Amino acid sequence: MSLYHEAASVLVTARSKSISLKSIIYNKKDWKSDPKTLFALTTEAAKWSEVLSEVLEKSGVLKIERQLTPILALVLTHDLFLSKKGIALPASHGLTTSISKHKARLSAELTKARLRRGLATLEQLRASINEQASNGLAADGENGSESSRVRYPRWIRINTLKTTLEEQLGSTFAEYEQVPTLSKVTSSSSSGKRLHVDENIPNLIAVPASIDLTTSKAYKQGHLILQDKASCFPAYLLDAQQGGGDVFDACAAPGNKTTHLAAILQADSANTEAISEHGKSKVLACEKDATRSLTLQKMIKLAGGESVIHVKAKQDFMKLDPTAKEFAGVTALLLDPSCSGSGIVGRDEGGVIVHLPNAAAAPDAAQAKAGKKRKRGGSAAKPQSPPQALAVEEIVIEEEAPPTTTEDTEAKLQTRLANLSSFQLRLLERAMAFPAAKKITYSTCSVHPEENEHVVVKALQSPIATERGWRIMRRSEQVAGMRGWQTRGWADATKSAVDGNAAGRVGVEEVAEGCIRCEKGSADGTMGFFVAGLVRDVGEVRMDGHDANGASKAIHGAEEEEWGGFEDET
Ligand SMILES: C[S@@+](CC[C@H](N)C(=O)[O-])C[C@H]1O[C@@H](n2cnc3c(N)ncnc32)[C@H](O)[C@@H]1O
Repeated sequence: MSLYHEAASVLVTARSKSISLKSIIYNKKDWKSDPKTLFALTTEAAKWSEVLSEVLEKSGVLKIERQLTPILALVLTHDLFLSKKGIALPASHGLTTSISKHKARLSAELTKARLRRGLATLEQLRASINEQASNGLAADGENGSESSRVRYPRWIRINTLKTTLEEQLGSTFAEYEQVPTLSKVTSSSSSGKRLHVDENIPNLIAVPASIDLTTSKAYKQGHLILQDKASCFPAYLLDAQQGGGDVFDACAAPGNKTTHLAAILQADSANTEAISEHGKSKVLACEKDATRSLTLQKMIKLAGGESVIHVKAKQDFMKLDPTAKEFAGVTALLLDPSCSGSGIVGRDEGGVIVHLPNAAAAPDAAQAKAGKKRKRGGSAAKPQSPPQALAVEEIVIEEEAPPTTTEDTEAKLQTRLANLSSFQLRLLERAMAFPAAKKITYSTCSVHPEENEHVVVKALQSPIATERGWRIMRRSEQVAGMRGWQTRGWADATKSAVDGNAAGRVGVEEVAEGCIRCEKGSADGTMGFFVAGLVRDVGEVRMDGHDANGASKAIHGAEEEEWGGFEDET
């Protein structure tokens, strides 16, 4: 295997499993390439990946050289232009020629990419990229600064579908010192084997971020799930009870929250024999994207959730009819839709950010004419993320191309947020239409109020909410760990979203207090996150989809509200 194939495989792993380049390269002994060279190439290629993806897309080279994967093209283009010695293969080698024969075209695009950034020389571009890397994530995927290194632990949810906390404390973590506070984990030396059992979420522990558990037997057997603490909030807040009806996970892949829901239901079934009129509770997991549906199925299998979770693969939630008989027993929904991902730390698990060119992207001229928004890491890039990874974190919409002016940035962000929030609101309104539903959690890993408090307020003011009697789940009604969580929704953002005409129906204070936020970069050690619970008080639910109070208006099938979506959805 050549240096370039090995570099490509390292970057694929770093991208999909959130493991640092250092760990991937130095934990494996049988590389054909010199590990130092491999490390240098992957680190530099990751740093340059945003610019080089732009160059590759606009040049259209991937459309011509179909045998080249986006990631191979990335590392080869890196060396063609940015390594002193050029591509480290003979000039006649197939890989070399596949890129070098497009040198003129690629070089022109590299110049344009530099000029778009207002930089006069390649050296200035290099300096700017190095500066960006040192301000944020160090390019090797290790946290960039001492302050960020001490702040984020590695969160591990013990998968109680297969094991117990006690079992893991006595086996995988037998040599770990249990410490009473999170700060004792985050400030420990990188090799310190310490763990903290979380006080908010049951069966969640934190260990130092430098500890890589992906090679452990427990991880490989699906006993441990790498999941940020904040990402555990929705399933826990939903507080589904065994026998209390089915739970619907509307946007499920990769499945972290789905398996968490299943674990909660299974734990509850150990405490109660309750079976509802619809039988034993199950989790229905819906995912629109085909590749991500496969990831979901693999994750569920590895986590041991197959008997509790029924997957609706390649299924658009918006195309389901909530009044269908099969959903008559759905009493709770977890809605965690695609979002801007602005809360993702992207470095808390040691991973490196690697942008990938979209092989299907139109070359520059055609693209400018079409005026289409470019999407990084798009469909052509997806197969690069191996679906077998259990530790896949939420995959988020990646950044758009760096715009030329500040006003441009702001305008684009606002358009993107407006599109996202209208998509999120439609999904939430659809969730509220399930006839027997009594509880919904709505969550995003975004820090923007447009995707959070605004969506919740608009949903609460919608006709379906009024008709069905949906309201915010008050803080006092929440499970203990969430009630006790101090960081709540933003009151200003809640207030600004309230429509004057409907002001009486939405209590600003109550809604803001009911919403839960996690602040990225705080001592809580979580990513930026938002979750709110919506509830309604209903009596018995009849199988015809009407509740005993008569709340009724039929929800029309998919066609009525079918929506074409927009490119940015993950
Ligand atoms: C933020 S991710 C969900 C993460 C997941 N809840 C977890 O914790 O592992 C959003 C997912 O929703 C899927 N999605 C987006 N729109 C959808 C729709 N209309 N119907 C079903 N799934 C959708 C995306 O493909 C993506 O996999």
